[in-house]
Amino acid sequence: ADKANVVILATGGTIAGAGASTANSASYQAAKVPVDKLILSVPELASVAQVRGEQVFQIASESFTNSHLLQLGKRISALAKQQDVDGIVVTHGTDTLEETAYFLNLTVHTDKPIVVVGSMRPGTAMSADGALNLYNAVVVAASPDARGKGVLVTMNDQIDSGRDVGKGINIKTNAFASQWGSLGMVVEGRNYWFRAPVKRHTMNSEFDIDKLDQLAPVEIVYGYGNVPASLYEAAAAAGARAIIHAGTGNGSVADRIVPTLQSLRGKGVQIIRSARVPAGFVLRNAEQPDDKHDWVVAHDLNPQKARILAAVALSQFSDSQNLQRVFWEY
Ligand SMILES: NC(=O)C[C@H](N)C(=O)O
Repeated sequence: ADKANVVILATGGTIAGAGASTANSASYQAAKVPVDKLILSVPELASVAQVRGEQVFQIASESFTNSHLLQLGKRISALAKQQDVDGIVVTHGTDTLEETAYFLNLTVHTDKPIVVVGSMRPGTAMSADGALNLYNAVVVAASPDARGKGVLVTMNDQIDSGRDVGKGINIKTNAFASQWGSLGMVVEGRNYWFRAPVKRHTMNSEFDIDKLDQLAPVEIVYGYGNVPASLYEAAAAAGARAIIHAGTGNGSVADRIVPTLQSLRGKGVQIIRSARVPAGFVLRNAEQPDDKHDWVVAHDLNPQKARILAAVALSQFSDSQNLQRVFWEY
């Protein structure tokens, strides 16, 4: 049978990084190796798919902005509409990979596999992880059985949902995990699936990258003992339409901060309670009377993913009821 056509969109990151010596696993420059060289460095890709590359950006992922998300999403959407494209791989830095993967999951209308992948070590290091991660990404992107599962991430032999996955540790190569479990594994060129996502994504999303030209300004304020109200006020003064409260515990809010958040809500700013705790989920009307305050809870989304959803949603509507609905549905 003919091989699947897979396009690799390169954006930079450590997977395109280079260090001074093979012993440099953690000190190196990200975003150095161009996509064609990246593809040539894994000759096994040619036996999996007909692969071609495009250099979209060459940046470390901590430097991603909303306009990078929009540009990348629109390019993926255009490619996904082409008859001669069966799957798309995005090479990406790992620092904000979970944000981009969730953004694409929310906004690109296709059932073709979109796989976002990175590495923890540069290709120049001993035991570099990028080559196998990229190989696995191409395997998944070329697979008909990966269709309709939303945006996927292939790190460390796992296949994770772009919605659920997060970077939980730096330095180590097992950096990515989903609190509800991986969807499957990819081993020696084969996928093994164990579960499927139940949240709305891609084909079933009400958000559409082709109609999205701007993301609403949404900022995050980190909760901690002694946090001052001025940080929330500064976010609002800078134009935030929503503030993600990265709260302690179950998204709790210090007594002295509550009046500030109430007053910001009165001025139209959406208040979204998420948690700085890496697992679990924030319950509505627990810790704070969200109904009374007209606040929203971020469900199980971490603060950075909550920012992505709010920024997409508030570009389309502005009421808190709809905002809370999408936090349950996506
Ligand atoms: N491992 C990595 O890719 C980290 C790098 N800072 C990046 O996100 O681009």
